Amino acid sequence: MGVLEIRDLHKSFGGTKVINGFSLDVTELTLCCLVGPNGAGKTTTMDLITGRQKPTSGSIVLRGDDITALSEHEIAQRGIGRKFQVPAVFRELSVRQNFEVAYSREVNPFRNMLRRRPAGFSAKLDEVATLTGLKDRLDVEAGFLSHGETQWLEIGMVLMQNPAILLLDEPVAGMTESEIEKTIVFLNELKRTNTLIVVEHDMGFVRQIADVVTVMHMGAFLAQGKLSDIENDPRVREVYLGEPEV
Ligand SMILES: Nc1ncnc2c1ncn2[C@@H]1O[C@H](COP(=O)(O)OP(=O)(O)OP(=O)(O)O)[C@@H](O)[C@H]1O
Repeated sequence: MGVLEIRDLHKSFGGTKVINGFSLDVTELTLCCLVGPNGAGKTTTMDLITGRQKPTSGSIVLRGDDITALSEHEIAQRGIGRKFQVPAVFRELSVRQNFEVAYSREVNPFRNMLRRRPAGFSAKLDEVATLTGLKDRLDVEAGFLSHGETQWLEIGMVLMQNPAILLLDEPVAGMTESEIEKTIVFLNELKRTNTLIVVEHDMGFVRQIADVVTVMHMGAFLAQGKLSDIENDPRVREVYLGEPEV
């Protein structure tokens, strides 16, 4: 079943066309890696899906509902969760409190702490803390976490909101080798119960997580398939790897 349908998306900044008729279908419980050379339009596409930017034309449909005209906030409420490259956790709160803030969607974390814990919180906390490998770190202040743990916390905070689809921008940027290894295991576990779009440059990482790879070039769809097919596609090699011959 299709979770997200992007149809003929266009976006111009001033007179410059950045997204040029891009379409994409994302199927339930798949992890789709969005790749392409620098400036291909990957980040702008993520911005359009989340409502951070508005398309010049085209449509974005989430589980049958057209969300193109909704605000960023409304789109988040409909279930599109995004984790940016730069972590945005509350450093002075514990890991548990960060999860709690995300679960209740209370924007003021201190007001949130005065409230009673909402029903279902404990079960969700247990599920997400286990998945992100942070179960033993729940009482640690987020400011004391390693870079990798901070990234996992932020992904976990998005998961606390039960997103219909989770968007990740370069999730392993700046991570150590062992943190990358853990993230690969975690994402492979996560995609059993979640639908994800991951923007990523590192093909070694893409190889170990992707069900399907979508290649963008100059703001348009270029190719889609398994990484092994994509790597051998001469059009992809030419634009992405700079070498038309295999
Ligand atoms: N706000 C903006 N105003 C003008 N041009 C922009 C704006 N945002 C992005 N662009 C341009 O749009 C093009 C696509 O940028 P985008 O960041 O989406 O590409 P990308 O595929 O994510 O690239 P990278 O892999 O380098 O992050 C680039 O040429 C960029 O300079």
